[in-house]
Amino acid sequence: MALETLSEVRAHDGVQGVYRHDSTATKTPMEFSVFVPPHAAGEKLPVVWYLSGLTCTHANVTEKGEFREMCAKRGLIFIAPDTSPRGEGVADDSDGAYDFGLGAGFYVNATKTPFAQHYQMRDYIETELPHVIAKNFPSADMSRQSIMGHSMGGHGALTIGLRNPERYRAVSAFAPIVAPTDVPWGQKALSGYLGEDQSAWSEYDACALVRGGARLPDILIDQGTADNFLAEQLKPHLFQKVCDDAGQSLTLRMQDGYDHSYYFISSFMADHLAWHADRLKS
Ligand SMILES: N[C@@H](CCC(=O)N[C@@H](CS)C(=O)NCC(=O)O)C(=O)O
Repeated sequence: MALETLSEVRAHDGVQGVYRHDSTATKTPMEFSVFVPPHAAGEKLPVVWYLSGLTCTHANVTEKGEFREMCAKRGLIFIAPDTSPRGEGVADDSDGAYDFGLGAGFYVNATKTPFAQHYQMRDYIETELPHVIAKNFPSADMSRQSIMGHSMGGHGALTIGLRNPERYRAVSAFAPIVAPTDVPWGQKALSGYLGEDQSAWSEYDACALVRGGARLPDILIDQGTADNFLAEQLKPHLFQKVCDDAGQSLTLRMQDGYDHSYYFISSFMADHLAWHADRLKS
């Protein structure tokens, strides 16, 4: 589980790094980025996980997410993993489409051949990478974690958070997929990775998890009204209805005129990080 440092640069008086390791979950090399803000020697800092969307690597949010100023101000470590296994021998969408296979792991443990061999992103994010962080970043306080994500990564943050409410003190999302069972992106991914039996899908569906009794103290979602994917793929009103029916606290903010891009994410990133920081205080 040795960690290779690909780059480390100074930013906002902290260190923005990119690292690679051989993953036992995905059986591939995996890259991720970590921002460690300035801190006193020996100080322990809370950890915010950011899960990215379709087509992304760690690099999209690292370069365009505008998270470092607030992380430095509030003392947050920010971790951005990749969205799928990669490399020779890793199965991809048969047509090379962007919404399945490489760059589109959907944070599930695939059970279908040939994807099951490497697409074990749930285990990677939930179990393996937290151990890698704990071992290699001595300032990380793994008793104070939170999780956020965008689009497919919003789906990842919501489902991982709902399945592990004791681990993550805050869960938020930008333009998340909330009902993968009911939208084309989700149907393609879940049938491709898990098979047609929809009973296997519900642990990867935020609406189904809340309907099934999973709860978090509260959830924050921002969604742009000019997002091209809003009507067909995202449908946050479905999650609002499920949360209302279940008594799950949800703050869903429709942001006028914002699209699906990192211009939208970066506009509300500081807000989300402040909301997380309030919940990560020791
Ligand atoms: N326009 C994209 C659709 C996928 C997309 O919008 N991906 C979002 C996440 S769901 C993203 O963050 N893309 C990378 C970026 O904007 O840097 C494509 O066709 O490749």
